[in-house]
Amino acid sequence: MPTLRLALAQIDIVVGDLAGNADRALDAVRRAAAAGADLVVLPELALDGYPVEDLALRRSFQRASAAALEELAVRLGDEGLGGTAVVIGYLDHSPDAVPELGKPAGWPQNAAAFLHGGGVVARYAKHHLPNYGVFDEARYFVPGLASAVVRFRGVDVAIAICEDLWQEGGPAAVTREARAGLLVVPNASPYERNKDDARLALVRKRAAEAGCVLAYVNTVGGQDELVFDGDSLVVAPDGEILARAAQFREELLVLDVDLPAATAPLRDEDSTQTARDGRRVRITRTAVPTAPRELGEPVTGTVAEHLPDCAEVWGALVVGLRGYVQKNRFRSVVLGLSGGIDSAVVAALAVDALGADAVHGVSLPSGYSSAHSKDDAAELAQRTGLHFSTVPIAPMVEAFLGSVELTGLAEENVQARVRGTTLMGLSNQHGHLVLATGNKSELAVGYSTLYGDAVGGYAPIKDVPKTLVWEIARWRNADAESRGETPPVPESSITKEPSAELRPDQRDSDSLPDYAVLDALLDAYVEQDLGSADLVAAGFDPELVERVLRMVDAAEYKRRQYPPGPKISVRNFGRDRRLPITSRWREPAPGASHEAPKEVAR
Ligand SMILES: Nc1ncnc2c1ncn2[C@@H]1O[C@H](COP(=O)(O)OP(=O)(O)OC[C@H]2O[C@@H]([n+]3cccc(C(=O)O)c3)[C@H](O)[C@@H]2O)[C@@H](O)[C@H]1O
Ligand SMILES: Nc1ncnc2c1ncn2[C@@H]1O[C@H](COP(=O)(O)OP(=O)(O)OP(=O)(O)O)[C@@H](O)[C@H]1O
Ligand SMILES: NC(=O)CC[C@H](N)C(=O)O
Repeated sequence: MPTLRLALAQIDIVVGDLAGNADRALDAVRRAAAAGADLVVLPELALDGYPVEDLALRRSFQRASAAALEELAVRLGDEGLGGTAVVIGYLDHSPDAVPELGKPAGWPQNAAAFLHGGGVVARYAKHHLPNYGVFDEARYFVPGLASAVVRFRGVDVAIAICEDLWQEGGPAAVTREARAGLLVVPNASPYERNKDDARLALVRKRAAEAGCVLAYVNTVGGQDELVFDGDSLVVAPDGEILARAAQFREELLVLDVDLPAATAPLRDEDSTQTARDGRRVRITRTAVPTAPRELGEPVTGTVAEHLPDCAEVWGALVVGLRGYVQKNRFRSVVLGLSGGIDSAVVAALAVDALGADAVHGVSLPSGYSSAHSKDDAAELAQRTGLHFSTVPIAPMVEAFLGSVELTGLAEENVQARVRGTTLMGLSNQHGHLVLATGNKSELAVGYSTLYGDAVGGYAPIKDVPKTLVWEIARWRNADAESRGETPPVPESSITKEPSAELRPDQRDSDSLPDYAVLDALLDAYVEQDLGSADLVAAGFDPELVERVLRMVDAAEYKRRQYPPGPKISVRNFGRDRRLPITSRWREPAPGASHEAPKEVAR
């Protein structure tokens, strides 16, 4: 039985940075080769970044991507790394027109290349293009029709790409038919809570379906709203985990695997599996000449321990925030510290992501700010070591109200807007990125002031419901304590009753139901998409259902103007949940007919 030394390069990539990503890939191959690896597998679109969105449709980008792949192959050869095989995701184009999809020849494809000996040995274009949730791949790519099998060191290696695995009877079934001994799968699979468990089950199922070892390589890092969690895997056909990389950090996972020797005749053939147009999938076989090598001491794969839920969420938020700040070349962030839980958690995340020296917290007390709001903000600063300053806003608010007559809510909102203007001023002056502190519950019901506390460039907890904000704050503090460190979040920020402090004695509970009830209802409406009748049937109070759904529907315009932030849920506001802003549709009251209301009261 031949043994291959595999290296799974779980790397962070930057969208559009073709030269930088090629350097990152090269660096991973150098390290893998130094560890004696035969075959290095990199993530999906590792050369281009994921998702490239409309960049995929630009001719200039397509040409640059194709050139970058060829250049990478040559550089590998020139560096004496041509003997190490490399599978890497890149943007290709279809040689043929696809009339049934109305696409001309040359349309982009999401592909992977097998590099060896200083050149491209084989190419594979993704068969199944995800087009749901955060994915729009049918807009950008045409699917492939062929399966590439490369005979390398006596083993037939097949390739599939990410969504291909999520299909029963897809490329995994072709792999079995091709009698391949190894299936390598580059991925860009974004994080969602509990998705890693689903992925493990899926990879096991496909390894069984393919009848061979499956090497699943995911990318890691933040890209706008998406967070990639890594968690790359090598699984045997009987479901045994042979190796597993860490979550939320780069890793080069190296291991030796004994694989069946290739026996199939070396000629192209048609699979019995059919592709999108009913044509058979063509299995193309290529053999790669290799020189004998000594593997030396065997390398056993490590299996990283899996993070518990809160640690996972915290890790995703940190990686998302760090990725956004660093990849957009900010060196520091600024945020308003109210002494409340939301700003405290965002500050603690920022300190974990960037270091205390890069985080600037500002207390912006108004005439209504309580003493504890100022004290708790100062205590947070002292616990985390972030830069802290105070800018009283009362004189600015007074000057504003002296010039424009505003009363009631209009007057209250001026405080939030003066704070927003102050933070944007500090951003302009010092180059900090402003962090918005709104959580998912507030975003859902529109509980924030437009151009006020909703200002900012990035919103780290916009996909975290308020009840989970408290939970992760408690987890982070307990985690610090268990390591003998200072817990970052002041206890009173966790335990105090939430208040916007825009008028005397204001409480969130004046306008919103208890957050435990609200979050349960929002989860059912937003994430599970239940209608009002189903919500009432599930036990929610009919009046509450009507009120909350009205708030959620009416706040779409606010959400569209809210900064991006990391997705952690199955359905985030933004890419996952896209609704019209201008819309007369309202969920019918339970028992009512399904007609849209004649007048829409705001
Ligand atoms: N469809 C639409 N498309 C575009 N714009 C639309 C719009 N409908 C209203 N608007 C605009 O939006 C304005 C209303 O929105 P906005 O100015 O934000 O004001 P509004 O939503 O009326 O008030 C802000 C709410 O957020 C609460 N708040 C504020 C600050 C912090 C917190 C907290 O605890 O985190 C809570 C506050 O207590 C209040 O209930 C309208 O005056 C109009 O200009
Ligand atoms: N006194 C203040 N000083 C500085 N920033 C403030 C102050 N009050 C509000 N902010 C900013 O506005 C955001 C919205 O705060 P607000 O107190 O209105 O409600 P919240 O959503 O409960 O947030 P938090 O839990 O952080 O208090 C805060 O997170 C903070 O960034
Ligand atoms: N890039 C992809 O094809 C991702 C789709 C896949 N279902 C995932 O999230 O893992």
